[in-house]
Amino acid sequence: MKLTFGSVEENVVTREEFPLAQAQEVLKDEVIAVLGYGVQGPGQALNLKDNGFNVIVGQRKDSKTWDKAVADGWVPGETLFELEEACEKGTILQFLLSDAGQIALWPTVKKHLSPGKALYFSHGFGVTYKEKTGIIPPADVDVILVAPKGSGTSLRRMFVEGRGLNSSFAIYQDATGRARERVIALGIGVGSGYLFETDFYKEVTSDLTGERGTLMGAIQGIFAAQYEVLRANGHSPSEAFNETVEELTQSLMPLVAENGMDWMYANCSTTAQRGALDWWKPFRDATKPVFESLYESVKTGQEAQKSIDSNSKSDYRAKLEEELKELRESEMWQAGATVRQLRPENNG
Ligand SMILES: NC(=O)C1=CN([C@@H]2O[C@H](COP(=O)(O)OP(=O)(O)OC[C@H]3O[C@@H](n4cnc5c(N)ncnc54)[C@H](O)[C@@H]3O)[C@@H](O)[C@H]2O)C=CC1
Ligand SMILES: CC(=O)[C@](C)(O)C(=O)O
Ligand SMILES: [Mg+2]
Ligand SMILES: [Mg+2]
Repeated sequence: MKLTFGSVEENVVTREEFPLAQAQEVLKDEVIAVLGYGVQGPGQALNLKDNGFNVIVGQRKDSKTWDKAVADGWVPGETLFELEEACEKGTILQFLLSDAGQIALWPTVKKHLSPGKALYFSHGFGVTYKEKTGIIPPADVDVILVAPKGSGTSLRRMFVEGRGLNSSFAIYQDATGRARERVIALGIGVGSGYLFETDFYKEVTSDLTGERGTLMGAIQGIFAAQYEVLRANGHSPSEAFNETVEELTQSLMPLVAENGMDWMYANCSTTAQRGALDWWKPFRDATKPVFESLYESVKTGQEAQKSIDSNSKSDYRAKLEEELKELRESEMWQAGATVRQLRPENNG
């Protein structure tokens, strides 16, 4: 259906318009092979299975994630296979390796993309940056995308709670004339709430910007800046952490999520409102040039290149873990660990 966002009309598919029974009907003859069992793999595969679809998992044997798949109930030789075997068996190949990992597996996937199969992504990365990835799908398969707008962990949690996480969907190539019904059925199947239509390029450029920006990179940056200023002015770690992170995540962001920023403001003191209304624009103006250079770096493919280069190294996981450890061990997040212990659910 058409929904108006601000003053712009967009195409959104709802579970009411396209119920699960219809999705099951559309995909009744398909074998959905979920390739990769990292973060999105488990969420999507388990939701599909619980929604009654015919789904198998492909994963490297002798890996921790193979063991995780077994622990999650996938049965080797029945519903869990080596990657190549899953590629062969699947009629829909859900390419859920890491974006860099997809480059290495592409020749194998391509080999098994016989006419009429569908190649499914959860990110526009591989085909948008095809000069870098070499992922150029054959012309006689459907190429589709469902990108849940959140972690695979949330996708699964929200499904189990009977909710649903919103996803973007897109069609890059419709070879069979069935790409649209296939992609929507899959979107419903993996546990999406609403499905927002986009294209591969828009999905990848907005997603790379968002995660580097306000969703992850910018938010950590702005937390760190404020925390450092408070500490430099003699505030204790707990005071600095509470005024930077804890109050935001525990009290104020839930209000923003519920009813918007103005409503959160309206539920704070008029003192806070006065100051926050004055200060949001200087913060916007100070950070906008950074967002502009970020978007430029995404648009030129620099961000994609960096991520391919670093995540293709054999020790990329250990390197990432090392940097995450640095974050975890920073005073701000150490203070956070102590503050979190004080929450009723964590303190015995
Ligand atoms: N993590 C998330 O929640 C989200 C991920 N996505 C997209 O979904 C896709 C999958 O992402 P994640 O689940 O984060 O992936 P991930 O980084 O967790 O990796 C998934 C799997 O790829 C396997 N793998 C990596 N390199 C490999 C190689 N060279 N050969 C064989 N297997 C290899 C790993 O063993 C792992 O099981 C990506 O396109 C990502 O951008 C989209 C939305 C959110
Ligand atoms: C969770 C999500 O949608 C991200 C942040 O874009 C990602 O994990 O790539
Ligand atoms: Mg995303
Ligand atoms: Mg992303």
